Amino acid sequence: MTLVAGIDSSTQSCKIVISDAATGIVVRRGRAAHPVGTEVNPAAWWDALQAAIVDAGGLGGVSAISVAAQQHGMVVLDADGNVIRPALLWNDTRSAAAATDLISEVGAVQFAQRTGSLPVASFTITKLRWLRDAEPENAARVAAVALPHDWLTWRLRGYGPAGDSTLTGGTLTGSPLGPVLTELTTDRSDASGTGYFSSVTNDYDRDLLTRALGHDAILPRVRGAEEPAGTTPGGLIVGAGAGDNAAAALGLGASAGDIIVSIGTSGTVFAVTDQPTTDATGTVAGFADASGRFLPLVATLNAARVLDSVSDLLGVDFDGLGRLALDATPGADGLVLQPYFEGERTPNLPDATASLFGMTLGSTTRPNLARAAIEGLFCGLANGLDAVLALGVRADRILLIGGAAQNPAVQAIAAQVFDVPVFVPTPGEYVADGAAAQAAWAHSGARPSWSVSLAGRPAPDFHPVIRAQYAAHRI
Ligand SMILES: Nc1ncnc2c1ncn2[C@@H]1O[C@H](COP(=O)(O)OP(=O)(O)O)[C@@H](O)[C@H]1O
Ligand SMILES: O=C(CO)[C@@H](O)[C@H](O)COP(=O)(O)O
Repeated sequence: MTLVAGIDSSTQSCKIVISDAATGIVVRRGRAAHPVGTEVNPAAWWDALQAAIVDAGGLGGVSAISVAAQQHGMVVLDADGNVIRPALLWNDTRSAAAATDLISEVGAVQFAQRTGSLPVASFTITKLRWLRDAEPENAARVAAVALPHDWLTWRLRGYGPAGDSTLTGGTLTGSPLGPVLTELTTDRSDASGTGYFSSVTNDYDRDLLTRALGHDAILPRVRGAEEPAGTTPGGLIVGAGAGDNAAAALGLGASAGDIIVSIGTSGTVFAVTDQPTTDATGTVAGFADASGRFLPLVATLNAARVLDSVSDLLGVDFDGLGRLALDATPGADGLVLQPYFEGERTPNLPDATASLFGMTLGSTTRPNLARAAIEGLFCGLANGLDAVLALGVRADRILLIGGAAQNPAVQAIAAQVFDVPVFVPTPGEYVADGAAAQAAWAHSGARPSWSVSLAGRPAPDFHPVIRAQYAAHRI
């Protein structure tokens, strides 16, 4: 049996699946936690990756590996391959003013035409502008800019700062290859989240990079979906890797009519399309997918962690939160949670805070609060779906994935908020599965066609009142 490994280096953790390349069936899996916070030293991702490999029982028998990861994170390297400062993650909003500055300098329509998207604080380009203005000494040292998956892929291939003995430590063998910055690689899907790449021309926009950072820098070479990035020093094929949402689409085998809704740290709604999209309002990002096509996507900052927060507040676990939510009726008696706990990305309100509306003596109950949390996070994503559909994308069904998707109340309420049939794939790590599919693709040269089974379909139960009352309180 040929085994391939897929990695999801996501916001909260690193997950690895080791799968049969012929069928995609997972034979071993592992995970390790990431530090909390929106600013993280990339070394912590490397350590978690090693720990996840150990947790999965090692890479014995594996022929190829590929890394998918959280998008947009700014990893800046000096000429010796050292990480200059901790990475700013996609959910760090300190570069919101830089986003506004860049858009006013370039023009919204021009920006969208050149890159497919309008940058918000999540995008790498805005973090580089923030670095130029807030930490000019650090900006001046930047020799290369990478994304989380680019940097991990480079490390897996044996590259890293001169003299770093952890390069190939733990589960990976071979000689360190040193700080060869020109060996950094990426793929279209992750490059398209930088804000200085066009998924239509498949080229970097160096004028935008230079405008943001203040000077040019080495950028990772863009590999095709099936193209290996190289090998580990021990000889494992390393796939191109991908942004996490594009990898999920690959793992699910998404096709026309499929809309993926993911409830992880981020909430995302996206589709795979044959044609690129351009949205000069900035709501829908015109990303690339991981198969040579396109990935129109809307992301929110407040998703599964809204449920973490509200279940802590109510003193219940996730099952308890779900039971409470299902005890309340759709619309939660008018209680509306606008869940902007961490600011918000869509709509672009980086400084917003969460608000509860419709509190009366009757509506302010534990069940209504539990339900309002779930309804609120889905209403933001339903607005996102409307924006995706307005670009001409078809929605035949929603595939609900991400850490919170296994919660029965989350599933049931999804079918009450979205007027599109909701399906829940069998519990799995679809981002890591997509990375494993990429590893299999790089290994054999043919895109694998692995089947994905569905665990359930909550009964269609659309309740327009939920979105109507959320819209009434929209700021
Ligand atoms: N049964 C559940 N109900 C609600 N939320 C859950 C449940 N299980 C896990 N989660 C939440 O899902 C999140 C992790 O999801 P995941 O997709 O792995 O996130 P990420 O990819 O951003 O690291 C955590 O915030 C966790 O608390
Ligand atoms: O910013 C985006 C997409 O544009 C996020 O989807 C990140 O890619 C993080 O994903 P999770 O770790 O929450 O799954």
